[in-house]
Amino acid sequence: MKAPVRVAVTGAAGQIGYSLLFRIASGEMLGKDQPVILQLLEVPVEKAQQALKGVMMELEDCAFPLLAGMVGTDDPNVAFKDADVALLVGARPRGPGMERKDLLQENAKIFTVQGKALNDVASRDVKVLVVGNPANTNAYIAMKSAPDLPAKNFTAMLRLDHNRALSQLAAKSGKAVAEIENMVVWGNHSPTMYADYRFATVGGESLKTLINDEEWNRTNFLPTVGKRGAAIIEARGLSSAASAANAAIDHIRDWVLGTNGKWVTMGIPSDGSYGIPEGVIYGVPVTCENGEYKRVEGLEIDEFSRDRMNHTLAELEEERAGVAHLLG
Ligand SMILES: NC(=O)c1ccc[n+]([C@@H]2O[C@H](COP(=O)([O-])OP(=O)(O)OC[C@H]3O[C@@H](n4cnc5c(N)ncnc54)[C@H](O)[C@@H]3O)[C@@H](O)[C@H]2O)c1
Ligand SMILES: O=C(O)C[C@H](O)C(=O)O
Repeated sequence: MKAPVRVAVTGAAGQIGYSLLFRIASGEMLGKDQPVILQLLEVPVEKAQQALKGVMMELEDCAFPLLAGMVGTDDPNVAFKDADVALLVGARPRGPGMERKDLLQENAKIFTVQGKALNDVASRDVKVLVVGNPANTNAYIAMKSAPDLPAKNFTAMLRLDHNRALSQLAAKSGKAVAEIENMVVWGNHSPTMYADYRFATVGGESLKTLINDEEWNRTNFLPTVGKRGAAIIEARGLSSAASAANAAIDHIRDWVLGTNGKWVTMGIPSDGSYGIPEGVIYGVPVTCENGEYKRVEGLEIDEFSRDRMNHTLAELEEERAGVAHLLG
């Protein structure tokens, strides 16, 4: 039996939490042989704490063989204590007519507090995934608030965009999602993101050549993927939850267990490559092996792509400037 891994989840009584926790406890994130201890954080508000208790009762009632322990708390220092994985989900979601960056002033403070707590009490190897919006800038805030942890431990979720793009490409090309390799979503988790299938292949053949429809790329594919979150809010009256939880599981599973050479998209601190200033949390293609992600390097960036990549970067820089006062 392996030693249990400590997984902290914030916003554990929220919509995404409800889709996420049961799958983590059943082994879908870290493997069917990996026991987990769930360390669940909610706000210090009676209603939220009660709801969290209810979720924990349900987790108990599943009698998951891999669930080796559970803690429910309103204190980040308890939730993040020795955490090996931290899923920062807890934050306000947007409603109809809002952009994710409209949440920035309200949500940003959460990530200074939680970054500091991670810095103080989490495992030095903690793998942090920020889901709460605006995810890239919140991850940046958490990273900057945790100077004693390696910056590379902090990531933002672009995987939902990656998965959305894969499904759109599969439908357009008539190929299976599983056949599509080498797809990437560059930049910010916002409508400015740039879903790029110039390098994508199906059975070794170029997907771009197969689709051969640049008009569709620009007027249909890019806006559909970029505005999918808003389309879900419009349809459901609530922001995506099960697909977001699924993407979070994909992100951490791949980071921990590896991708076998397959590209996936992660928002990670830039190393300065691709013209992205160092430290900006930006979606890039990575492969994962032995618990580490590795940026796919040396991809050619054409003029259209450079334009799109600069556009999403400009938005990230604007968001970063908007929270500079929180970071001292
Ligand atoms: N990156 C992505 O792809 C992606 C996808 C979907 C949703 N999101 C974002 O995820 C976040 C959560 O969405 P949801 O639908 O679960 O929202 P929700 O309102 O259903 O749940 C959020 C929960 O977080 C809790 N919370 C708030 N502040 C907290 C704090 N400081 N510490 C701990 N818990 C806290 C709330 O009490 C609530 O229970 C939103 O910001 C949403 O926009 C991101
Ligand atoms: O769009 C939102 O506000 C929620 C989430 O970021 C999404 O992409 O579905």
